[in-house]
Amino acid sequence: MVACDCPNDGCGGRGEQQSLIEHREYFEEVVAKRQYCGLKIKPDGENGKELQIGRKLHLQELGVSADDECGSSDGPRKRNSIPRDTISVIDEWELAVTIFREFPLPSVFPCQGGCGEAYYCSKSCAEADWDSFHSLLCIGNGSSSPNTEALSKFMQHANGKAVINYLPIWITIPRCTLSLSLISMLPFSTLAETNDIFILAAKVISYTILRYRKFKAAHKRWGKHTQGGNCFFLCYWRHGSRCRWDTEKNGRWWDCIALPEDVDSCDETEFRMQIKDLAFESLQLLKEAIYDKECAPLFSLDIYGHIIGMFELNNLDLVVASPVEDYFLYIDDLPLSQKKEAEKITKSCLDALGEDYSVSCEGTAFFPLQSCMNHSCIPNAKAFKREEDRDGQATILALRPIIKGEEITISYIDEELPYEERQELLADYGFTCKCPRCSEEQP
Ligand SMILES: C[S@@+](CC[C@H](N)C(=O)[O-])C[C@H]1O[C@@H](n2cnc3c(N)ncnc32)[C@H](O)[C@@H]1O
Repeated sequence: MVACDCPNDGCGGRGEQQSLIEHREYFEEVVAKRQYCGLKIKPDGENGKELQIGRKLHLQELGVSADDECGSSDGPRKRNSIPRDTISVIDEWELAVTIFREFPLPSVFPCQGGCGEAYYCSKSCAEADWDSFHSLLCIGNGSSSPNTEALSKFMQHANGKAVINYLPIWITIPRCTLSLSLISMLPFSTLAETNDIFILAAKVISYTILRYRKFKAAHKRWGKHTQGGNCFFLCYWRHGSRCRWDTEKNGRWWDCIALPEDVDSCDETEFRMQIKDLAFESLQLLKEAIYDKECAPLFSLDIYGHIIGMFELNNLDLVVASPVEDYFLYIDDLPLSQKKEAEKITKSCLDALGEDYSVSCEGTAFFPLQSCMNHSCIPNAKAFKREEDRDGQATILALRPIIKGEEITISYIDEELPYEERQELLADYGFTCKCPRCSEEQP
């Protein structure tokens, strides 16, 4: 048993007398301290599963379900308090470590800047991310951002409230799903979601600035003279980016975003103005945080709108099965005697979690290839994230033989729907489908 070092009165060093909520301010320190009311966290992240289960229970105690955390639009639900016996079970969790050891877990590596926000599966992933963009977007002490306070405000704004209309277009496989998403946000909405599309845009900007700086430093080392300032940056930007916003007329976020169902078409102009204002607010905060005068064109509202617009139209929804569910399924599959032994420890945690134990994690991702595929209602391919695909990877699988020169298409929507419904959904992507099936079914 590991002694608890949290200073709560009455804890008695074991956490048995207190609800988890009284410990919540110490929750974030779990990783740093590696010990929490008897739950020993291994430095190499061996106990990641306990951490995730603990986190779910902790969120429940705060009245936030894992559903809300992951992007459902049902709104926060207040749950029953965690039963006292569950708290003491967690206290005894060390007993269960052998079971966890049999269950392969990825290690957890925190960001080197100390923000406590970003965690990675390996040291090399953490370093690659740091070099690519996180060093400029980290709010920790090691950040390269000249103004981490403004950066925090930018993040808060991006994590603020809005609506995300995920079209119900899952391409389902047993453990993971991928589909094209259309993300839209309403500043005046009542549903609680986030504007985290701004964080994706900030990553693009940070990535470009950092690449430009490295490129410039390398040129200096090679003794080449740069043209200096914006001029050099623009040459780099045009040369280095294969972006569609150079050529597309209507790619700005506020122009291409689908009009939500609850906004009347006569309010469309006002709606688009509000979206533009929201992007402007976000950009101002980002400018305060990471502005670089040599990269000034990157901070124009026009470019910002095009970057966000690209994510709006091209991102793929990503649904990953709950690793906590995997753990409980594993327990369920154990031989009877081992299962009985394990359940003495895990059953009350499972009961306390309720349905939350199986809530999947949802996100969106931009893949340079997959995100550029056009739609067809009789697609010849599907986007998958398979068990064996590593982070950042997704796979396109052919649904039938594809002849040389034939365009590879995926479906953005549920292609089982009738013609009218399909066209209605596709209208949000700004086109009328004229695939062979639609041409045939057109009334
Ligand atoms: C994810 S992007 C697909 C890649 C896009 N062609 C590009 O170059 O970025 C989605 C956009 O492509 C266009 N698109 C996709 N499938 C289409 C189709 N079957 N017919 C017409 N336009 C389509 C629409 O403008 C849609 O908003």
